[in-house]
Amino acid sequence: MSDVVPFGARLAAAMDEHGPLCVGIDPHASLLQAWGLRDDVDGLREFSLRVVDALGGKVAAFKPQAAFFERHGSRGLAVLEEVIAAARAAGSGSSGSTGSTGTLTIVDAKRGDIGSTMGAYAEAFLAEGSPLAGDALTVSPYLGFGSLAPAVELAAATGRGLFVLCLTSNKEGFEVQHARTGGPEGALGGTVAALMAARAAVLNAGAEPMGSVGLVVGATIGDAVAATGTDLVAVNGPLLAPGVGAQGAGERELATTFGDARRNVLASSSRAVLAAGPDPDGLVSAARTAAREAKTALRG
Ligand SMILES: O=c1ccn([C@@H]2O[C@H](COP(=O)(O)O)[C@@H](O)[C@H]2O)c(=O)[nH]1
Repeated sequence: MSDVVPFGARLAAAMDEHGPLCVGIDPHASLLQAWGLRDDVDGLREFSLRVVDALGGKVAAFKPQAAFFERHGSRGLAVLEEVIAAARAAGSGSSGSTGSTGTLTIVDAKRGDIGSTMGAYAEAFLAEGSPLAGDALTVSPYLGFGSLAPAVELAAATGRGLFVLCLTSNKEGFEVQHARTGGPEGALGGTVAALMAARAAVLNAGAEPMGSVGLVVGATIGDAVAATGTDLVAVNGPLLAPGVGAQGAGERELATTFGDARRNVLASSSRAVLAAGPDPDGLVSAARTAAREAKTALRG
């Protein structure tokens, strides 16, 4: 697939065009209710497609949260497939393709398992032609970074991307992510987060404008990058930064958390943008404000 434009390059172009903001599609029951919809599959579909209709072609990426689709069973998963297809077709898009056009989709499913099972997850979320395959997938490296190999290989082959959990936005993450490693790096005293970043850096080495193996680094984590000795600049890949809006992070946190890696950061906000719906103009206005603030903080 030599004509495939890698995810990292497509995301960099989308961030330059629309600003470094990803809008999360998290159809919480409370949001469905606030939008006057029922908490069922029809409400889920209506909600999610309205978000794509309103914001497709206007933001750098969508991040549908798989859990909110899975909670509606197999029909909910069918809606997730529909949302991914709608995003691919939405707006004019700037991002070239794997064949994909429209607005980039990061499927937030946080998959991770032993390698043989990881291969099946990779087929589901990263294979060309799979209805659940967006442009990128969030993955968990906590069965060992090497267990992600099937996903790393298939993502590279299909021009898709990965976001590996590194320093998550929740306060409980530190007990794992700040811990010292037990392998050879442990002898050097490295933290788990720093090791995950170093592994991603190897995979992204030499890529321009950036590689396709990104990290999840929450915008809420304060000084954790320095505290864990995590080298985000060396990663040379996209940094997905959830925590903006509902979890309390804003311009100040975005500006101070990522140091010299700021330019590779894709800020992510779900509830704070979605709460401005169902009026499409409200959604557009909220997303534009969030994108402007993210751009000022990260690129100003
Ligand atoms: O470290 C992480 C990783 C993922 N998330 C996900 O992002 C959104 C955040 O939603 P908000 O409404 O903007 O708080 C959600 O889907 C999380 O599962 C995260 O928050 N932190």
